[in-house]
Amino acid sequence: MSRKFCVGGNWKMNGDQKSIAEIAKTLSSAALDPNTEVVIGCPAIYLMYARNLLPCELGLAGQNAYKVAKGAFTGEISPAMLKDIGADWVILGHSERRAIFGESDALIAEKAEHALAEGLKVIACIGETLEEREAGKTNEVVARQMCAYAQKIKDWKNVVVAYEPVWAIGTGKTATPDQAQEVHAFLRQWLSDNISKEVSASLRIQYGGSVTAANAKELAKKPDIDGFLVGGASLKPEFVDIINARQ
Ligand SMILES: O=C[C@H](O)COP(=O)(O)O
Repeated sequence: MSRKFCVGGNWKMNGDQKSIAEIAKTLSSAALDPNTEVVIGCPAIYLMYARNLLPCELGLAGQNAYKVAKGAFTGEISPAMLKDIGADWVILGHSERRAIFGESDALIAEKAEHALAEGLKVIACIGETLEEREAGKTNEVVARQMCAYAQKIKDWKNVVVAYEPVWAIGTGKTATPDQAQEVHAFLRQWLSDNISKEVSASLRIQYGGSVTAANAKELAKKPDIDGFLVGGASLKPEFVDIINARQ
């Protein structure tokens, strides 16, 4: 089954009106591979501004959303609010949310369940720390994280999984294409064993962690790498080359 390449740009807590307008101009004037789906993860406060400037064929993602539609949750935003202002995706379970904000596997899975029920598409992040990798626990950790999602997600058609080894995020230490492929292949097998062969064949698995224009093409050649979740380089013009990595 062919899976459409999907590249997310996660701006994290970066950008202002001026720089967002510049990025939007770059993306609007570039020839982007029509066979690649592109999603921009923008800080919540700039989502509507970015939506008005970005090419309409690009998806727009919140970088987090809470597990209920509304209520007394100061500082939070809901999937319904994201949809209301024109976002169609949300990134959940990013390692920064897990490590800095203490989000558990269970909370992240509840968020994913609610976001999907509200009609958002979800980039569901997973990944091991350096300590876990060095202890030989990579497969165990990503399986545990997938298991938590699987307890709440019953329909995977609006889900993309982003495998992001924490040790590769923002460090310049990309996983080698073989290292990434090994985990992606493990995840594909895990999906086949624990969800279904259909989901295993159709679910897109992105790689994230120091992806740049220089390494994207080699990573994109791997059979189980279906796109990228890009942090730092998504703020730069080289993001266009990453989007076009399969060309
Ligand atoms: O969500 C994106 C990842 O955290 C990767 O970030 P990075 O490309 O800056 O390493």
